[in-house]
Amino acid sequence: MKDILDAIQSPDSTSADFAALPLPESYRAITVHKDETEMFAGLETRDKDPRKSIHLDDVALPELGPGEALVAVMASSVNYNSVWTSIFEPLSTFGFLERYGRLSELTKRHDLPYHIIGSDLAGVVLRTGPGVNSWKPGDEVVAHCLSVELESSDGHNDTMLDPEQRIWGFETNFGGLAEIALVKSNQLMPKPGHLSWEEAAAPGLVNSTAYRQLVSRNGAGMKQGDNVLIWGASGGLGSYATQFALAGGANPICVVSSPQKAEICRSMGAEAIIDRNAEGYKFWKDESTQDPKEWKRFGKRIREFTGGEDIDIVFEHPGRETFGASVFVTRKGGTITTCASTSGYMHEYDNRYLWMSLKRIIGSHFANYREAWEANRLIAKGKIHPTLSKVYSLEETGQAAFDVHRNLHQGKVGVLCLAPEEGLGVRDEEMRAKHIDAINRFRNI
Ligand SMILES: C/C=C/C(=O)SCCNC(=O)CCNC(=O)[C@H](O)C(C)(C)COP(=O)(O)OP(=O)(O)OC[C@H]1O[C@@H](n2cnc3c(N)ncnc32)[C@H](O)[C@@H]1OP(=O)(O)O
Ligand SMILES: NC(=O)C1=CN([C@@H]2O[C@H](COP(=O)(O)OP(=O)(O)OC[C@H]3O[C@@H](n4cnc5c(N)ncnc54)[C@H](OP(=O)(O)O)[C@@H]3O)[C@@H](O)[C@H]2O)C=CC1
Repeated sequence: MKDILDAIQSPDSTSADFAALPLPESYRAITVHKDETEMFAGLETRDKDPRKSIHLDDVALPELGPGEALVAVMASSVNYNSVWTSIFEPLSTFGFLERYGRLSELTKRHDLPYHIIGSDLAGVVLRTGPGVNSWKPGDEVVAHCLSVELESSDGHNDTMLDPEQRIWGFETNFGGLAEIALVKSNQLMPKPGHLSWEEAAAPGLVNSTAYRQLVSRNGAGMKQGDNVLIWGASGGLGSYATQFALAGGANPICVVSSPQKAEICRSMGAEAIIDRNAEGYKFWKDESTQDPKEWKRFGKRIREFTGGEDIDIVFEHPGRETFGASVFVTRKGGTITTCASTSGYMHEYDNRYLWMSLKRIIGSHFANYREAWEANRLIAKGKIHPTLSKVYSLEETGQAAFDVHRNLHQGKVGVLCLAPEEGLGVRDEEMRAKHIDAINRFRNI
């Protein structure tokens, strides 16, 4: 591994040098174990501790197949899907690996007693499999997390609709929280040159998801002037949704849970900010009864910010806790777009407000190939910036996932894999200098 790192850090290394490097038989990777999926049985979700289920193991290097690439991972990031994996909710991800393993001789590799997790990476291509022409050893890349087989016409217009659509590092093995990762080569995209490894690894999953959910015509198709209600506006998804709203001329109404998070949103340029904690919204009277008076109080607060207008688009992901309020505060003809249910997936809302006011609910999930590429392009052009707050070592990944599970973090949490320290990998200092304040906005808060 040392030779690989030396080659990455030497400005003189050529593609031929990388191609000639011997690959190790094993590497260090963050895993969960199949024989531990019941370890949290009987505990409340909140009490399931990723630090107990997440391991750092030596694992065997997988065989490289056609259309694939092995990438030396310099940095990765923690996504909430790794939290779900580590607490084995809503189900164990080993079921996904077993199902994928049944697909073909080649996919059998994924069905292992350990799951190497992680759905983001920034690093350097080490090897490409047969049929890969666009990428070569030595290329500096990031990877998006859409894995598709593309054998069915169902996915040919929109790759997210492929019946064999999977999230790499969640529904496949050999993910990015590791020293080496296995990806399909069409997951690869150029690493933005003005960012360090850990900064480049931060946006991928959440930026692409927010792009489809909010901007793309497959999602809400946001336009200039739209009032966009953004839950968790300084979190992983929300910190990108807020940037998209501001960059696209919309009017974000940011919901957060502390003055510190409100300040982050303000520093991004948002003006309408609701601290849900300080204002004490209680959308549920008890476990099974919502309180429409609280929906109304919330809606009135939004109207104070908008001069009486209601919401064009709700950017939803908290789910059960907020969904009733989200449907209520949406304007006639408006859109609720949802990609998750962090607080519970059995939603309840008053359907009269949906049908009588001709509102729409749109389900959205990650992003298709093109959307992921466009989202990365916006990062590379300095239109949207990483929201990296804290960076952990690979050994500390359990703690990083714990922070995200307990909502102790801001924006995105990074993980150094092969990179020995932060700040390496920047190739375009001039562009970096132009955007340095925005790049550092979330750091160390
Ligand atoms: C990018 C980052 C993203 C995120 O972070 S997202 C957040 C994390 N992700 C999650 O929390 C999602 C985790 N996944 C799941 O919970 C499950 O993955 C799903 C609920 C999405 C799906 O459940 P499943 O059991 O895997 O699949 P089924 O489609 O329900 O299949 C079960 C059986 O039901 C049959 N079936 C499906 N649709 C129909 C239908 N319309 N009519 C009749 N049967 C149907 C199937 O065929 C199959 O059957 P047979 O078991 O015999 O093979
Ligand atoms: N389908 C897809 O493609 C994707 C789905 N996801 C899913 O989306 C969800 C959020 O992911 P991500 O943004 O990365 O996570 P983060 O934890 O980084 O951010 C979520 C934010 O939501 C807010 N929040 C959490 N719980 C509640 C609640 N009960 N009510 C109101 N607000 C709440 C918090 O902000 P605050 O406390 O400041 O209000 C929190 O910071 C996860 O469930 C994840 O699995 C993520 C990416 C892609």
